[in-house]
Parts: sequence; C-alpha cells; structure tokens
Amino acid sequence: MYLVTAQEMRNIDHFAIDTLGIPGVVLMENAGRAVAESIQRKFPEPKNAVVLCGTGNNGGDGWVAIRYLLFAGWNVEAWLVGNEDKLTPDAKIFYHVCQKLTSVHIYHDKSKQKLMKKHLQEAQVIVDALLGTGVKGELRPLLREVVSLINQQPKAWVVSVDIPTGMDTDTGMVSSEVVHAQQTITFGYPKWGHYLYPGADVCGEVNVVDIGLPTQFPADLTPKAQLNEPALWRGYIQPRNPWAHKGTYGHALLIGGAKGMLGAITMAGAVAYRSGVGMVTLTVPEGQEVSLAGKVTQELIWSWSGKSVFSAESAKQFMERASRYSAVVIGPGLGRFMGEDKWLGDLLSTIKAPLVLDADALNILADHPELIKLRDSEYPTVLTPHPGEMARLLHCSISEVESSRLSAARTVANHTGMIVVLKGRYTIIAYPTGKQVVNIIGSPALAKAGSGDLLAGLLGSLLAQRIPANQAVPMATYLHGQAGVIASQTVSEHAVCYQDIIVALGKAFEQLPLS
Ligand SMILES: NC(=O)C1=CN([C@@H]2O[C@H](COP(=O)(O)OP(=O)(O)OC[C@H]3O[C@@H](n4cnc5c(N)ncnc54)[C@H](O)[C@@H]3O)[C@@H](O)[C@H]2O)[C@@H](O)CC1
Ligand SMILES: [K+]
Repeated sequence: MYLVTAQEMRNIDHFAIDTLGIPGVVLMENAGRAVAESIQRKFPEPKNAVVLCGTGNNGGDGWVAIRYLLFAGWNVEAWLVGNEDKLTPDAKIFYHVCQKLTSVHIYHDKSKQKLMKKHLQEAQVIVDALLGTGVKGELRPLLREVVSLINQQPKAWVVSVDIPTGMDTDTGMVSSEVVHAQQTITFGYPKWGHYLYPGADVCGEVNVVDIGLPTQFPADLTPKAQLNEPALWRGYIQPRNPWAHKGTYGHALLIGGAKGMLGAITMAGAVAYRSGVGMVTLTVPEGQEVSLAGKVTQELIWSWSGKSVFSAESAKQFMERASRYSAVVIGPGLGRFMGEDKWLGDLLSTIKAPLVLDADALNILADHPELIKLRDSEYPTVLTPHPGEMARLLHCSISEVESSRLSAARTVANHTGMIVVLKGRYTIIAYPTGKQVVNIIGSPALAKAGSGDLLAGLLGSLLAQRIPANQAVPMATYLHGQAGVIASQTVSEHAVCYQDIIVALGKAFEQLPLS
C-alpha cells in the first residue's frame, strides 16, 4: 500500500475528481460514512458523541459522519469551529443537510466555550474533523483552544478524521496543541505523519479505509513510498528445492567479533542459518576464534591475522578468498577502527557481491566518507544505521535525525547510491532511486542490544541466497519485525531474548504465503 505526502494525496484527489470524473462529494460521502461505521463497530450501542468540524473538507467528512450517527440513533452534538462563510463548497452541501437534522453550534470565539466544554464532558466519543491534510504550520488560536478542550477529556474515545488536528501530514511534527487520538481513520492511503515521531504517538490506532479512490495512477502521480507488506517481495521466497545442496543457498560471510564483542557475530550467524542460507562463515580477528568455537556449532570460522583488530593485512587475506561468498556483512561486533583506515576501503573495492554494512562499519564510513567511492556500484550495498549511527553519518545530532527521519534516510541513500535502512519503531528503507518503504511490523521487544545484529545476519542470509536487494531488504525487515511480534506473544515483551527471536523467525517464515 502506498504511503503518501499531503501533495501526493492532493494529486490523487485531483486525478480521481478532475481526470476520472468521480464527484468530490461522493468521496466525501464515502469518507464520512466510513468514519461513522468505524465508530459504530467500536460502539455497537448508540452513545453520546460530539463531532467538531472545521470549515474545510475535513469538516465535510465530519458533517457526513454526523448524519450517519444520527440515523443510527446516536445523540450527537454538532459543532462548526470557524465561520460559515469559509466552508468549502463540498463541505457546505453536507453542512446544510446536517442543519436540517440537528442544531449546529458555531464556535468562532470564546463565548461558547462553556457549552462546548459541557458537551465534551458528556461525550463518550469525540470526533475531530477540524483539520486534515490542509493544515499549514502552527494551529491558529481558535483551533488551539478547541484542541486543548478535547485533550482535557480523559474518558472519551477520541477519533481523528484523517489526521489528528495539529499534526503535520508529511513530517509528523506537531503544533503546541495537537489532538491526542485513540483512533485515526484515514482515507485511501496512510500518510507519512502517521508513522513519523512525534505524530505517530498521537494517532492511536491508524485505520485506512477505502473511499473509492483509484489504485493505479499515471507514472508522474505514483507515490514514492510504500508500506512494507509481503506483496512487495512475496514472489522471491520459494519452496526449497528437494535436489538442493548447501551450495544452492549461497554462502554468507560475516565479519566482526572483535575482542569482547563475540556475542554480536554469534547472533548474526545463528539468525543467518535460521533464514535459509546454505553456509555461513564467521570471520573474527586472530585470537578470537577459540572463544568463538565454544559458542557456535554450524558456522565455519576463519580468523584473520591482526592481533584482535582488523588490519590491511586482514583485508589482503580476504581478497584471496573473496569469490567464495555470495553476500558479505561487515559490522556485528566489529569494534572501532584502530588506526589504519585502508582495510575497509580494500574490502569495499574487492567484494563483488551484495554487502551489508552495520554498526562500527558505519562509524568508520562516517569518519572516512571517501571510502564510499571505492565500492563497485554494480553490486548492491545496504547500510543499516540506528539513529545514533545515522547521526554520525550525517554529522548531526540524534534528535535532528529523529525529527527528520525520512529526509535523513533519503539524503544518505542519495549521496551514497546505497540502500539505507534507518532502524527504529518504524524502519525507513530508502533506495537510491528515490523510492522508500516503511516497515511498521515490529514490537518493543526488539528494543534490545543484539536486535540490530539479528537484522544484519538475516539480511546477509537473504542476500546470500541471491534474492535481489530491492526485495531482500524489505523482506528481512518484515521478518525481523514479525519475529519480534511472535516472540512477544510467546513470552512477554519484557522477557524476549535473542534466542526467542531466532526461534520465532521459524514461525514468521511459516506464516509467509509462498509464491
Ligand atoms: N476530494 C477531496 O479532496 C477529499 C478530501 N477529504 C478530506 O478533506 C481533507 C482535506 O481538506 P482541505 O484541503 O479542505 O483541508 P482541511 O479541511 O484539512 O483544512 C483546510 C482549512 O484549514 C485552515 N487551516 C490550515 N492550516 C491551519 C492552521 N494552522 N490553523 C488553523 N486553520 C488552518 C485553512 O484555512 C482551511 O480553511 C482531508 O484531510 C480529508 O479529510 C475527504 O473528504 C475525501 C475527499
Ligand atoms: K482531523
């Protein structure tokens, strides 16, 4: 499913209305009706509702919802916030219908504040149809007052129509007052703000409803982002070939495991096997192999000379064996670079296979951005930063990354020509082509050290199995998130350990529809 900006949504609306000839009021009718139906599904018995409508088309959806709730026997207090003469033409049609069914209160200054407060206090359901995708900047004072009144009602179920009023559609940034909704019902396609912090925190559950908008568009109108779902990559996961041998499913090389950090590469190796690769080699600095041998069973171990750190000498050893591997991961437990900067550059220019750079491999790149040019762009490279690593790559603060996650991911993908996986509650995958995929499957159980190593190992495994990077990356992100969800259903969210995730990965694969 596409994930859209306000402008992309406007383009889709214009295409539907002006090019295809679907009347705008039909879409508004469908939207308002979907809101009322969704509320009735939650509350099958009629209740007291307050529906607050702005003067734009978001308010138009509210007028339609009022009608359906009244028809279903609800007690509805209908409010217009703003002046009647500002109503948009479509909204005006449904406003007039509403006026024939009930009395509409008008709020254009504080004189009606007491009455509105009373209605809000008596309501079990409050519908915020004040502002939608037409919002611009900080809320004006009148709306700020009303939003503040909504937020003072702790017991009511607050439903935002399309966008919680006060949240920016594209960035998820919020005004000094923003509606804190329990549920947001959005139309046609979800919007970026629903999945970007802090907006994502005020949306409650996000329901996307069909209002009859088109699903296919001319190329120039096609949105650039999609939500991660199996439809994007399902065809690339095949039943295993009964005649297969270990070579059929590729050989992943994982490089890391410096002194004191063997756990990371152990986890990455274990998850790689769990996700179908034929062979895994773990490469650690000389001296680490003995401890590693006590931790792993199936994985091959290859130690590099380099006195517990990687060096140019290590890189030379790699070059002699490079052609054996169908994908390489550099990073799990790698440790910070210890002086020489050439070895990573040597590897980047030598590896002729898909490559994943994680953890300290990213920190080295942040310090030596010139190394990026050494990588052969014919082979895909995936960068998997968490916000801290992204901040180092961009030489900015973590809060700057978090307040502009999309543009951070896009910028690095654009500058490096590599696929960027910016990890977080909603992971953003940015492709150098300008496309993005957002993964919303996951669990807070994954917010633990080691989670990133598991993703890196999983990615390395899928890439080693020769699944194209454009599909392997969202597939790995989805499976990782889904394994987190399954593990937290098995043991509590708090208790999930990496072994639980690795076991749950089996179930996550099982639940995938095979092509
Ligand atoms: N055909 C369409 O375009 C459809 C639109 N729909 C609804 O229409 C909404 C978009 O409608 P509009 O484009 O009319 O926009 P909105 O209804 O979101 O808001 C427009 C109004 O908000 C005011 N406004 C903007 N920023 C403000 C601020 N910071 N403080 C106070 N007031 C502010 C503007 O002056 C304008 O009057 C969608 O979110 C959706 O709910 C749906 O009815 C489906 C069909
Ligand atoms: K709204």
